[in-house]
Amino acid sequence: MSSSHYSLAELGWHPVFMQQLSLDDLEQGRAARVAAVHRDRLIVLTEAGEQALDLTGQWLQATPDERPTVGDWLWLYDDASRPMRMLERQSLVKRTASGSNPKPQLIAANLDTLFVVSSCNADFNPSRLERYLALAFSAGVDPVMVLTKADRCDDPEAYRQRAQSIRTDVPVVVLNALDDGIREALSPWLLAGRTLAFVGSSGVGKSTLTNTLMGREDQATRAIREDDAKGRHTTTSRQLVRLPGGAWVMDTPGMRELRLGDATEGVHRLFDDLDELAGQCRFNDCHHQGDDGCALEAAVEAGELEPRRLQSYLKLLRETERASRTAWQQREKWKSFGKMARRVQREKQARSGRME
Ligand SMILES: Nc1nc2c(ncn2[C@@H]2O[C@H](COP(=O)(O)OP(=O)(O)OP(=O)(O)O)[C@@H](O)[C@H]2O)c(=O)[nH]1
Ligand SMILES: [Zn+2]
Repeated sequence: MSSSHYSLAELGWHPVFMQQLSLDDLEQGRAARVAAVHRDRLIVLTEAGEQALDLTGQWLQATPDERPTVGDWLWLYDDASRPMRMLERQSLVKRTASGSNPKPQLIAANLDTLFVVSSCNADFNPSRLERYLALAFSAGVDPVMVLTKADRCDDPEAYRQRAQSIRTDVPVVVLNALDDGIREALSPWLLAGRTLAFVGSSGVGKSTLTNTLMGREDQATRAIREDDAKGRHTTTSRQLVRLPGGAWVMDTPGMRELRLGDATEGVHRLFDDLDELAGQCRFNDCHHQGDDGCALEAAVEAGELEPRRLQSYLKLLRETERASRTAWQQREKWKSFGKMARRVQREKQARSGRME
């Protein structure tokens, strides 16, 4: 266990969390931030240092959404018999249920920045960037677009402009992930206590960015990932990594495999201009595909709307709506599974009670 001590501000505490606490809470407890989750055991960071906590009682019965995940803030009472509380999250990245797996997976809570990473080469794809931006919006995290491999590209500026045209209010940073200069380029989002994560396709440079910010060699991450694959006990540093300047990088395993999921809200926010325009279509139930009086298609005709954006909007909406239907069905399935599990537990307890 590390012996480092950090103040609450250094751990990423936001004053807004105070609003969830009473005077009584403040006098009788203290804050702890979840740095790692291993099944029913949490590793938390407090002002007094690192500590392990076992989840018991109500926490074992909680739905996946209510269970603490990396980045969560807990309130621990001095009276150990008083159950801890989880403070309401400012943001939450989760992987939605898929296929036969009814269990949504929480990836990270209370992130300040999601770096959406692509590179100035064949990986660059505006629709893929849009997908990640929608995901960030629906998770409640501010996105920043990072385009790597500028050093291998003839015209990085052209890539910057294409990325910026997706959303003018989301910052775009073009860089060489191997260059120490990225600390300066990303400094607005690396302030002490800020929490961030990198998402993007395989090979775009997410590990390289973390390594350069950490000032370490590529080799180190490779070793860590081999350990993870074998399911060995992981330490705090693997899930919540502190950068030399004091920002925290979330590197939870699921972060690399994020899918759009039921981010319908995020898609609407990303395409708010198209939503507004759709309000001017002649028919309320316009499909924007050859319908009479479609305002979106008229805008494309008039050269005011990029056809690619309209296609992406319609595609992402179809995708998220399908996912949110599935997520709803999975939630129902999970709820009835939870009921069954609780009944089995009660029966078990009753039986062991009789045996005593
Ligand atoms: N020249 C150059 N090479 C880069 C840059 N960013 C990443 N690379 C190289 O691209 C390769 C892939 O980078 P990674 O950092 O492993 O990519 P990743 O996104 O972590 O990939 P996954 O772990 O598969 O998700 C490595 O060989 C890096 O050295 C860059 O900006 N410039
Ligand atoms: Zn229309």
